[in-house]
This record gives sequence, structure tokens and C-alpha cells, in this order.
Amino acid sequence: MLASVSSDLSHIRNFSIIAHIDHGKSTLADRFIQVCGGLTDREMAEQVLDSMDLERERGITIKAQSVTLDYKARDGKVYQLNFIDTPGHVDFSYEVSRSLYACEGALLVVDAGQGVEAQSVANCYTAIEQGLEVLPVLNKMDLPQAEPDRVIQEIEEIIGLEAHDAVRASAKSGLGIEDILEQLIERIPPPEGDLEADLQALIIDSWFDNYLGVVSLVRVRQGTLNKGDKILIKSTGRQHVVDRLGIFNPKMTDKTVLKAGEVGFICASIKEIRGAPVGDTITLATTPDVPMVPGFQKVKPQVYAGLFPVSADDYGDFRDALDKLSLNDASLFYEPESSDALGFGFRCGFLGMLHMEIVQERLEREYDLDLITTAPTVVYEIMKTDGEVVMVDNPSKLPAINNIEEFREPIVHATILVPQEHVGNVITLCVEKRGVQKDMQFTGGQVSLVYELPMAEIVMDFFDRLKSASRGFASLDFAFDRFEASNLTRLDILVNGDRVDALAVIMHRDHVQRRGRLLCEKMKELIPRQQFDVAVQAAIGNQVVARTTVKALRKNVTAKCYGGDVSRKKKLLQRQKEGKKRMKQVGSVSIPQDAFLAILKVDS
Ligand SMILES: Nc1nc2c(ncn2[C@@H]2O[C@H](COP(=O)(O)OP(=O)(O)OP(=O)(O)O)[C@@H](O)[C@H]2O)c(=O)[nH]1
Repeated sequence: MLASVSSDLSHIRNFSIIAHIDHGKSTLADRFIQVCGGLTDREMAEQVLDSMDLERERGITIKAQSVTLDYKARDGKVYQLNFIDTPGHVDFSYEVSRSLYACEGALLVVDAGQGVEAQSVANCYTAIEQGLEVLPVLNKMDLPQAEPDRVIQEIEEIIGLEAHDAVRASAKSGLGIEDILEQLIERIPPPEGDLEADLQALIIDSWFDNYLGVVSLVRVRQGTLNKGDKILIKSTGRQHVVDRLGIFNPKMTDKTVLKAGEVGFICASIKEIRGAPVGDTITLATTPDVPMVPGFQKVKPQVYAGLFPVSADDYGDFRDALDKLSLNDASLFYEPESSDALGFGFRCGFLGMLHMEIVQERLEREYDLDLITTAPTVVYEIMKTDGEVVMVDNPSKLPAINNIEEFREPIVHATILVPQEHVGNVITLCVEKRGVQKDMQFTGGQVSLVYELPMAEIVMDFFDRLKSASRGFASLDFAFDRFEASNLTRLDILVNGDRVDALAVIMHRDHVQRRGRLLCEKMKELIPRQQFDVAVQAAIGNQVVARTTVKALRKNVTAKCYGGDVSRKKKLLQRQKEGKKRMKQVGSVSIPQDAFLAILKVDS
């Protein structure tokens, strides 16, 4: 019953949507906003929840966002629905579990033509473990290839979730949208939370806004939060005054109070995003003993790479750009690095390859920088002969081989879902990537494979290879499991006899011969011919395992463009010039950006 007493939370529903990329989460969220009358048609034209340009271009959701909607249900009552968006990509799974902590329920949206995918299974388990009510929804029912019965069977068998009364919907046509909202109100419990208790609020997300400073999205778990309150951020121990608070409906709307059970934003003149980390707990300065909401952990980067400005003059701008970018991205780690080959730059840590690509693109696009990136690497644990254990995120910083007692690499626990007809190819790929099979189950038309794989193999090209091995149908989810001793070594690349530190890679000894040779071949393709022969060698210590030669250039590139075809000649020169921008002079040889990433293109 919707009572006037403020302590009644029965009209509130906090929920998230779990969906694999492209299964229709954003479209569905837009429909909810429309049904609840939050936006005009023109505003609807933009997908409001994916707010960053880059996200929209790539069509993926990165930052969690929320929207508060008033829904007039069929029982005549008005409910407050707080939808908390979650990112769909495996790199950002930490943020998913944060978002789920703020909810009592989640919709599991599955494309009725595609079926269940590994990532949504993993997120669904997280939700179930956190005690959430999960409601399956079959989306894209308007498509002729929709197979609701098969997908229901998959949901029941793979996830173990009752799905026979899952709403059959189409976010595109509008079919079933109100049925979803009705089911949500009926099945997802309202939040619990004592309004009289001391304030305890969870930070679901924080981002840096140029005008407002840090804005945090919070879920009040107990007590109330008022404008003007002096708050305490538990992990930093810092105190701040709340300048503004309110909700997104979906526009930012100011209020004076957020109560237990509610979700909204706060601004408290916090200068950088690390001052209000995601997953942290807020309480009042007067009640510092309120416990933290459990499960808070600092995000740890999984993949590291060196980023260097092409022109040394840009170093200062590059540092400023990283400072600014990190205001908004707490998971971006960076520290100065210097390389003999590439000069001064930064060693950056990322959540995964997608995160790395996004950061790189933002630096180049928003800050107009030309950067050279070295091959990404995972973090290794090295036990030295003197017993000391060190973590190494940069192949060129490895201790000398004879000082290494044990080389340990990170192992992930991976789940792959793949249609039966492609399972053979996927197993072959996993074996090639040094995977160890832990489980294999057949369900409906899909096979669920569980493997332990070295993280280094996964972050390289595994995902792309998996997609091509399964015609795009396989899906993957993985999480760090442990460090394990492995027969690894460092492979150096020498250009005309000079060891190029930025080209060093760590790999398994079994792969060294073959990959070393392929790497030299690839380098030969990538390094432009010079006025002299260039020798490219791959070596372990002093032992050369492969070599090739980039033959000296004899002809002028434009020589063959004889006659009056000036435009073609100009074009060629222009292309050459653009190519040069992304080159680094190493000794007397120009090495292009692609060569630094060549290892990623070397299939074992
Ligand atoms: N035919 C059909 N297409 C749909 C439906 N729902 C979504 N789509 C389309 O599917 C594509 C992906 O939809 P999104 O809503 O962007 O998917 P998403 O899950 O939010 O993707 P991320 O933001 O990347 O996680 C878009 O081209 C939508 O237009 C539906 O019910 N029917």
C-alpha cells in the first residue's frame, strides 16, 4: 500500500538489467523511460543512458548510470522505479557487481534469437549470490529467428533459473514492456532500510564533471542523507559537505533529501574521483563507526602497456591528459616510464584490452596526442634466487634470467558457451592456448566449457580467435584465479644488433622458437625498407632463435608514378608522411607503431 508515512518503502523497486552486449538493454531502458513519461520524443531520439560519445560510437556501455522513474501500475498505484545501468563488457565486471549491490532485483534480458551468453551467466550468478530476484525476459521477439522455447530451456538448464513465464518482449516494437514492469513490481521486493538508523550509503559510481567536480551515484542503505550534511568517506577518512543531491529522472533533478532505499546523486566538492571510489561507503561525520558495506575492493589493473608520445615535445601534454582522464577513470593506473628506444612515457595499467583501447582512443581523440603503444602484458610473479618475490608488469624490467628461481603467471578460470557444431574448434583453440579443461556440459544446443587458461594467452588475441573459431557464436567470461609456476622466458628483439627494450615480450618456452620466427617475419613486413639492410633478430639472452633481414631500398617510392599523374604522386607522399608520424627512430632505423604490437598478431 502506498502510504504517506515516509518510512514506507513499499513503493520503491531498485533493479538492474543483466544482458549480453547487443541483446537490447539500452533499447529496453529507453522504452521504460518512454512508458513512464520521463522524456519527450525528441529526447528519446538519443539513447540517454549511454552518455559518452565514444560509448555511443562503439555501442557499448561503460559507466554505470541510473534513472528514477514513476510508474503508474495496473493496480492504480504509483511506484518509484530506480533502474541502475550496468556495463556489459567483461573488462568492467567489477562495476557490474557494484551496481547489483544497490538493487533487490535484476532483469536478465536474453536475445530470443541468440540465446544465453557466458557473460550474462556470470553476472546472473553474481546477482543470485547477492540475493537478488532475477527475472528472465526474452527480447527481440519481433525477429523471425526468435526461438523462445529453446532459449527458455537454455536459461533453465545453464543458469538454473525458472523461465517458463518469462515475458516475451520486443524493446523495438514495444511488445511486452508493461508486462515486464508489472512483473518487476510484483516479484522484486521493495528495499529494506531503517530510516532512523545512522546513515550508510554505498557509492555505486563516481565520475568527474567539469562544472560540478566529482558526482557520485549512491544507494542509501539506511538513514537519511540531507543537503548540507557533513559526510565521511570511509576508505579515505575525508570529510566533505554535500552541496547538491538529487535523482536522475533521467535529467539531473535536485532534491533536499535521499532516504534509505533510494538511489540518487550527490556532489560534495570532491576534487578527484579517487576521493569517492566506487564500492566505498558514505556515512555522516558524526557517526564514523558505521561499518562499511561489505565487498569493497580496490580495482586492480590486469593488463599493462607502455604509452609514449611520438614527439618528445608532447610529454608534458601527455602527462596532463592522463591526469585529467584519471579524474574520471579510477581504474586507470599510470606511472612514468623511460625506455631506451622510445624515450619518456608512462606505464599504464588497464582492466583489460577493451579498456586499453578506449583510453588510447580518448587520449588521441580528446587530447590530440600521437602515441606509440607497446605490447600489452599481464603481471607476473617472480621468485628470485635470493627468495625475494617481485611483481613484474614490464618485460624489460625482469630480473636477469639466472636470478630467477621461479617464473609464475596469472591463471584465469574461464567459461565459454558455444553452439555444439563449433565446440571442436574451440577446444582446439583452448589447447593451443595452453588451456586445461575442467568441465564440459551439453545443454539445449549449447556446450558449456570450463577451462583454466593463462591470462597472458587470453588478453592477447583469444577473444577474436574464439569468435572466428565459432563464427561469432561463442561467448566468454573469465576471472583471475591464481599465480602458477610456468616455464616462461623473455624474448628480446634486436634491430641491427641493438636490443630494443620496448619490443621485449614474455612467453612460454614451448612457443619461443615458432613465435620468435613469426615475430621476425612480421617485423620484416612492418619495418619499412631503409637505405641499408636491417637485421631483425629474436633472442633469449645471447642465444638468437630467429632472424630476418629487411632488404635495403633501391627505388624511390614515387619513381613508378611516372608521367603527369601528380595527384597520385601527392597522395603517395602524403600517405608516407602520415605513416612517418607513427614511427620511432631506434638507432638508425624507423620503427612504426604496428611493429610494437606485432606480437599480438602472431598466432602460435
Ligand atoms: N529487432 C529487434 N532489435 C532490437 C530489439 N531490442 C534491441 N534491438 C537492437 O539490437 C541492437 C542492440 O541493442 P542495444 O539496446 O544497444 O543493446 P545493449 O544490450 O544495450 O548493448 P550495450 O549497450 O552494448 O550493452 C540495436 O541495434 C537495437 O536496435 C528488439 O526487441 N528487436
